[in-house]
Amino acid sequence: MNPDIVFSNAVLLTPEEMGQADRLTISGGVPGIELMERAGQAVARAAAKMVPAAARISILCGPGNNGGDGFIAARCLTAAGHTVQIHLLKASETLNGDALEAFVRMGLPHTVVPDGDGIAVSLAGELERADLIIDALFGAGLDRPLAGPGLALVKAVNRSGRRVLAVDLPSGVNGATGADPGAAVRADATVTFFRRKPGHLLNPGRTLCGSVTVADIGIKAGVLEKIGPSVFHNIPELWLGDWPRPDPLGHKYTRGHAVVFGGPMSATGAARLSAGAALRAGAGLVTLASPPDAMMVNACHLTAVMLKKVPGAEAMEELLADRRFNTVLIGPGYGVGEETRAAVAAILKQKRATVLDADALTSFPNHAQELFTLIGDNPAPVLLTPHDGEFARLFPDIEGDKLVRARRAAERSGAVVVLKGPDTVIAAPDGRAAINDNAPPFLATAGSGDVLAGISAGLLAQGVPGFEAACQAVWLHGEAGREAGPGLIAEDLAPALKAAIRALVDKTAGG
Ligand SMILES: NC(=O)C1=CN([C@@H]2O[C@H](COP(=O)(O)OP(=O)(O)OC[C@H]3O[C@@H](n4cnc5c(N)ncnc54)[C@H](OP(=O)(O)O)[C@@H]3O)[C@@H](O)[C@H]2O)[C@@H](O)CC1
Ligand SMILES: [K+]
Repeated sequence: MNPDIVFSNAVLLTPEEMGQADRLTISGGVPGIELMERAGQAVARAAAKMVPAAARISILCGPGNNGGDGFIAARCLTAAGHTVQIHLLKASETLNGDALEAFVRMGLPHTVVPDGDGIAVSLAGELERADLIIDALFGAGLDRPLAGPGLALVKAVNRSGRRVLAVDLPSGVNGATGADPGAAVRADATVTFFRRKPGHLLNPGRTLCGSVTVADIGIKAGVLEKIGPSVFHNIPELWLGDWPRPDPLGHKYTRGHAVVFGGPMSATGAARLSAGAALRAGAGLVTLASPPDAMMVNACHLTAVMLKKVPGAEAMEELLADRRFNTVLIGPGYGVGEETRAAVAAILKQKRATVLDADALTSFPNHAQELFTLIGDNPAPVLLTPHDGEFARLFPDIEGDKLVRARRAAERSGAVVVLKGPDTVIAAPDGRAAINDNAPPFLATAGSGDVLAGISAGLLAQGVPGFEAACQAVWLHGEAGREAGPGLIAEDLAPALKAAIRALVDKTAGG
C-alpha cells in the first residue's frame, strides 16, 4: 500500500481518532471555536441547498459540541433570511466550552425541550410544518442508547416526515460502528467534517445518513500521520497504486494463470462463473479443474476458459506442481465435507495465492484451527470470503460489530477476510480494514459470490497483494452490479465487469 494513503480521502476516522485530530489541530494553534465556526457554516450551506428562500427551519441542539455546530448554523441561516426555530435539549446554563461560545455568538431566541418521555404537541406540530429539520443533538460524543427527551425528540423527527439534515452523524448512530441501539434519526443528508467515519458506511448507519458530504473545517491532513489510521473507505484511491496494469511488452503468461476447482456434474455452474470472472478480471489464463464426471458438461459451456480433468486431491497436487498455476480458487459448487477439507489442505500446502469461498469455508466449522495453521504455513496471500452465515460457522465465538468481527477473524486466521454483505468489510491480518459501499441491493443474487471469488482470483493471479486484490475485487463487483443494473443475474456480471474496468482505466488513465 502506498504510505501516502494515510493522508488520503479514503481514510475513515473513529470518533476517538477524530477527537485526536481536533486536539492536534487546536494544540497547533487553531482555536476550537474556529473549527466549530467552519463546521456550522458548512452545515448552513448544506441546509440552504435543501430549502427554498425564506424557509422554516427547525434546529435541534444537544448539550455538547454537536449542538454548538447547530448554534452556528442557526446564526448563519437566520442571516441568510430563513426563519429558524431553535430547540435545546438541555438548559443553556449546562453548555460549556466552544458550544457555549457558539450559543453566545448566536444570540437568538430558543426553547428548551421539557424533561420527560414525550414532547409537547406544539413542538411536534412545528416539526411537521418545517421545510427542514437540522439534527444537531448528538454526534461523535454519543456514548449510550438514547432515552428520555432525546429519544422522544428523535422519534418525533422521524414521525414528522420532513426532510432532515444531520450534523456529523444522525443522532443515535454510533460513529465507530454504525449501530443505532434504541433509535436514531433518519436523515436525508449528513454533513461530516474532515474525514468520513466508519458509522457512515456500516449499516444501519449508512442508510440512516442519506447522502454524506465531507466538509473541510481547516484540519490539516498532516495530523493523520500521528493518528495512524488503519480503516479505509474502499474507493479506488485506496488501491490504484496496486492496480495491475498489463505490461505493454508482456504476454498472457506474464498475467498469471488461475486454476478454479469445480464441483460434480450436478453443480458445475458456480465454478464456471468464478472462472469466467477471473479471466475478465485480467488473469492471462484460467483453467477450470473438473472432476471426471463433470468434464462433458463443463466442456459444453467453456470457450476461453481452459478445462482439465482432475480426479482428486492427489491429482490436484500433481497439477499444482506446475508453478505457472500461480493462483487457486476452490469452494463454489465444490461440495461440503471431508474430501473438500483434504483438497483445501493439498492446495494450501502448495503455497499459492488462494481464494477459499463457499463450500471450502463450510467444510471447516469443526476444523477451523487446522485451516488457520495451513494458512499460517502458506506465505502467499489467502482470501476467505464468507457471508455472515459462513462467518458464524467458522468463527462462532467472534462477536461484535462487522468491522470488529472481520478484523479479529483476519488476525486469527492469518488470511484476508472479506465479510460480505451490503457493507462488505475487507480486513487484513496486519490490522488494515476497508468498508465497501458501492454494491447495489440487486447484487444479492444466486452466483454473485462465485463471481466475486473469481474476480479476486483473477487479480491475485496478476500479482496484486492480498488486501488490495480483495478491495479491488469487492469494488469492481459492486461497479459491475451497478453497470448490469436491476434485474441482473450472475451471468450478467462478467460482461458488466468489462465496462466497469474500462471506466476505471479511462478515468485514471491507468492503462
Ligand atoms: N472533533 C472535531 O474536530 C470537531 C467536532 N465538532 C462537533 O462536535 C461533536 C462532538 O462533540 P462532543 O464531543 O461534545 O459530543 P456530542 O456529540 O455533542 O455529544 C456529547 C454530549 O451528549 C451527551 N450524551 C452522550 N450520549 C448521550 C445520550 N445517549 N443521551 C443523552 N446525552 C448523551 C454527553 O453528556 P453526558 O451526559 O455524557 O455528560 C455530552 O454532553 C461532533 O460530532 C461535531 O459535530 C465540530 O464542532 C468541529 C470540530
Ligand atoms: K447529529
